[in-house]
Amino acid sequence: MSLRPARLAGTITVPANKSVAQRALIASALAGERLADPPQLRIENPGADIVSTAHAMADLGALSIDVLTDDLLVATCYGAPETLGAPDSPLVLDCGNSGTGMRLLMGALAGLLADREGAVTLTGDSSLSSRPMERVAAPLREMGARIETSKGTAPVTITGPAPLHSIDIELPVPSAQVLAALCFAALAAPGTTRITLPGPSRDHTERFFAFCGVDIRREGAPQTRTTITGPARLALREFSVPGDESSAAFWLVAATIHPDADLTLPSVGLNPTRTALIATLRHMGADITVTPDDTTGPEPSGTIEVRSAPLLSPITIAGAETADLIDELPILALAMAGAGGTSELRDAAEMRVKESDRIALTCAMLTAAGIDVTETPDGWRITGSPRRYPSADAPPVTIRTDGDHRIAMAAAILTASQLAPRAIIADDPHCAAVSYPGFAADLAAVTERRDAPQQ
Ligand SMILES: O=C(O)C1=C[C@@H](OP(=O)(O)O)[C@@H](O)[C@H](O)C1
Ligand SMILES: C=C(OP(=O)(O)O)C(=O)O
Repeated sequence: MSLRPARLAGTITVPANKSVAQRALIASALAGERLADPPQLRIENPGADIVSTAHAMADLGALSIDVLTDDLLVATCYGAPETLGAPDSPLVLDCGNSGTGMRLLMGALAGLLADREGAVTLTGDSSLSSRPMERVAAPLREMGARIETSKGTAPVTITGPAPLHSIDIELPVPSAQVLAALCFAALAAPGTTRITLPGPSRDHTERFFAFCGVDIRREGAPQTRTTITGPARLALREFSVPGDESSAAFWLVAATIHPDADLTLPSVGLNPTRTALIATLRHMGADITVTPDDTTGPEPSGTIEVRSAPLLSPITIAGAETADLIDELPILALAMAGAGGTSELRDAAEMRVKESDRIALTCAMLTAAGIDVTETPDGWRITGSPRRYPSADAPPVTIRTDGDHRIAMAAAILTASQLAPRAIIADDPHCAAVSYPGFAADLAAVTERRDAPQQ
């Protein structure tokens, strides 16, 4: 395969939405005890984070994994068993690399251990073990939970019994993960819990809980308030998990900046709290068409078509916009680099506490490619150019990913899009599997060789 294809064309089915799939898997523990008629959850193209969370839920005893292949995960959801470890010998669940898995499980376990004796410890890989967990633990403690972190990070232990009560809380960070954790806990907290966020965040929790019959509402914008009344039980229902908007993002940017591209992405999630990248790219001049599907589940989906856009305008992303684009910012940096003029990202310091310091690594990647970028404490400034390099004159350079899937995929797209005069090689391309196991195969499949010079 050419790393620098002359054309990108074809159809790509992106992996399952990992926010939605992990919420549904974790909900399997909260649907009541040992369900008589257990529902099945079917997840097509599960990434490694989804699989980690499925294994954690199986180890908890809440579900069985009936099918697990590269293309399909089928789980039967039974509800959590009565016994969940013991205070002197906690059950240990490994969340792998998944921040969503660990944080949402903290809330779900606080709910499960509200009225039972037991203890569960959540662990993760080295990246996850360096990420902040007090942002979830502290508000859960305010609800009555007994949670210990290790100096603010994993391992995290939740101990019961610790009865919960409803709260009215304003969170300092617009985090959908913290919001979701508190919503899971609120199911076990009698009364009305109100959670106010300083800005927008993805609303998968509200959609999924409402789909499962829970009284939950979100109001306001850009500051949002979610209200949920407990005690409540999730009535699990079968539904199809759409493709992940953040995985589709790589192809949206790739086709937009590549000089000759035409890609079709069927069954991608179109949740309005996740489509900011489409709006942003269109604002820059991208050629994107969206055709919605007929859907009945909690999440809308549709087919996205995207073609090359010869001239892109620069853009500034700041304030509340950063939360709507939080996982897409490393790949959006490439669109900024391909636009004629200076683009800016501000107010995105949150990127520094993801799987890696994504501000530092994105800037290092662009610098290695010869792109004019300045790192700032909460973002970057990029002076882009519409120039493309169909052949690579400069020698390839390897960049650091720190095991971050989104940096590894951005590096491959940076090379494939002809944005730089050299190939940029991720030091660990396989970490893409965290969210997108088939990424390299999909890139190969849409690559047309023609007479493209090989690199
Ligand atoms: O709720 C979710 O599923 C997620 C929320 C975001 O994290 P924060 O809530 O920490 O911003 C996002 O970065 C993550 O990939 C998934
Ligand atoms: C930040 C991410 O995921 P998580 O927080 O679930 O590890 C991501 O997928 O970009």
